[in-house]
Amino acid sequence: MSECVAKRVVVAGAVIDGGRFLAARRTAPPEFAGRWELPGGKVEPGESAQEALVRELREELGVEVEALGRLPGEWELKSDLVLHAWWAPLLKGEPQPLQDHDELRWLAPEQAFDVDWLEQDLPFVEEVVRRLDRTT
Ligand SMILES: Nc1nc2c([nH]c(=O)n2[C@H]2C[C@H](O)[C@@H](COP(=O)(O)OP(=O)(O)OP(=O)(O)O)O2)c(=O)[nH]1
Repeated sequence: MSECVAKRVVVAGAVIDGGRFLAARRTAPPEFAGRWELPGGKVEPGESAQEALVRELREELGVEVEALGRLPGEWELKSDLVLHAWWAPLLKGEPQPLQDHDELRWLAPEQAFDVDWLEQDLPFVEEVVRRLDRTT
């Protein structure tokens, strides 16, 4: 009999401002430190994905975003964790690396692959570039 385990969602945000999107360099865990990601974190029990993303980006970057829509696809991180990503226009604030990151970078579409992304983020980054290319 196969076991059915509920997966916990990690929600990551493509923070968008002025035709660019934000990349964040992780400080932990050791296997991810120094690699770049779309910032975010785990959805807590009782929280929607949108609420979790808004909370995580407020805590980690000190900004307000709108979680506008999910990007297609999902990536299984471990047996019990799955990565989703959202299109998240910046509403207020200038992102600061307050928690979990030591560097942030705004990337124009043509700079999107200048940083060393976690592999699992690449399909989402490609989708973000496609969307920015269509709108700029
Ligand atoms: N935030 C984020 N996490 C990612 C991405 N890609 C990826 O593999 N991960 C992994 C790293 C972590 O194992 C997990 C997210 O954990 P996290 O440490 O950011 O979550 P959190 O802020 O809620 O932390 P905690 O409750 O465990 O302290 O997902 C991504 O693009 N963004």
